[in-house]
Amino acid sequence: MKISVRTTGLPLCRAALPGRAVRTMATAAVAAATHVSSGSSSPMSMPPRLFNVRAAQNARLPVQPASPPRQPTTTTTTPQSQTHPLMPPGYIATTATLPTFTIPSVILPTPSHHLLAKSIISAFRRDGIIQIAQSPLQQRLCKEAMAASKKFFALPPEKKAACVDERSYGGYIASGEEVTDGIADYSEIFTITRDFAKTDSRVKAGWPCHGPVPWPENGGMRETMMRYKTELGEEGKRLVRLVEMGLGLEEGELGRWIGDDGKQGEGGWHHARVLRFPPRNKTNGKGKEGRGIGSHTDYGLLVISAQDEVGGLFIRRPSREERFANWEESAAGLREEEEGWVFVPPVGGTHTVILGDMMQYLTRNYLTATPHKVGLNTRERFAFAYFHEPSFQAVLKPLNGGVIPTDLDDSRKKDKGVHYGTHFTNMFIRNYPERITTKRLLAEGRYGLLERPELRTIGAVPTTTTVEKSV
Ligand SMILES: O=C(O)CCC(=O)C(=O)O
Ligand SMILES: [Fe+2]
Repeated sequence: MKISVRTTGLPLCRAALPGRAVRTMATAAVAAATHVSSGSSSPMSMPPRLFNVRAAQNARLPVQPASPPRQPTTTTTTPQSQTHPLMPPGYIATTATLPTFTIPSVILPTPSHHLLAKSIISAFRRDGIIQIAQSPLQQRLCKEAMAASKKFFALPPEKKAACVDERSYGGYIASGEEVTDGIADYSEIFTITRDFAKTDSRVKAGWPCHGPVPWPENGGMRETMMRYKTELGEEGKRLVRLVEMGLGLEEGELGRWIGDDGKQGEGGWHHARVLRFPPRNKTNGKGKEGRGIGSHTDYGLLVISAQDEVGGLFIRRPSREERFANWEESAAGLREEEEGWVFVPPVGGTHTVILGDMMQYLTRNYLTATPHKVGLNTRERFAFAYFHEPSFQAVLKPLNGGVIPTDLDDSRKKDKGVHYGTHFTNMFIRNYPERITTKRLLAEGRYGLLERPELRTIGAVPTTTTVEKSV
């Protein structure tokens, strides 16, 4: 195993990631979601109001357990540099120079893998982002996904607009449709959610966000995207295991919230999205000119991303002074216009990985969700983001042990946990207030189903009664 430090890279997919995070307006703090009885028109069939206080604001390298890995040695930002040739015009930021980790294909409890795991945790705590080498397989899948993405976005608007589902948030999001902190983002997106057939009992029962991905007809987009997404799912599992090791936790302590151990449920609510950003000044005329995606955090555990060679991603490093908790109060728009942003230049042959809200919650702020935003550049830009998430049904509780901070005021006992499915639903309602999926969800009073025990138990399925009620 090697931990290499690379500053140049192959001219391939570069990474940047989406995750949409927290975009705007009307919803709600998960914590505020209360009780619901049967899921129809109870008071809880609507999401709680969001007071957006902060608004304005396989050809891997072989595992070699015997040889100790080198610690990454680089500094990660170059504060003297205020610009980078690929930084979108009009932004002031330092530039990240990230070490590149090589992730072994199998994670073993060896000293060298422990050392790697600890180095990764240190890098997350220092930089909020890590860069990992793509395996040759991943390079190929990434290239194919980027090509499929370009082909899709080149379709006539009406063909893209037809890729919408009323139950899931999968499919097409037109430029200007996504809203972060009340302002339209100009990214054009195709979201690949979990893909449930209309006949699935969860879809028939009206479970929020459960439905098919409305793929475009023909063209092979589905197969190409699913190959890449599946491979990133494997990378996500390895990273989860390394995070467990780096935090000093037992195997499965973090992974059990995902439910992909074969014992519980069908795995995490992993999803992905491909994004196209128009060149600046060629936006669709809505909202604030020149905005790519506003400042936000993503929702789950890890986000693995690839970006093309254009450049546009900025992140903020972890900071005690900037503590936020997106699942309680919106972090959308956080420090959007302030100093302290770090430009993440594209590096060919790599993915980047940032952390999401649930990783922060589970680790009691030992690791924090990484605020990020995207600026529009002089050329159009393409990116791909894969979100490695807890189970939709997980009611998460902070982890104990290892390096997780102990809770001095004992508030842990009072912490009722965070239901990931509610957090996800809130975020999508907030980001897509006008989407048919949001309108139907609210109009049909299905938000309240999120309180039902079967939606809060990993692996549970609808009862006959709920299916009959909702069909
Ligand atoms: O385009 C990128 O690099 C990041 C996109 C992003 O943050 C998101 O989709 O949530
Ligand atoms: Fe994001």
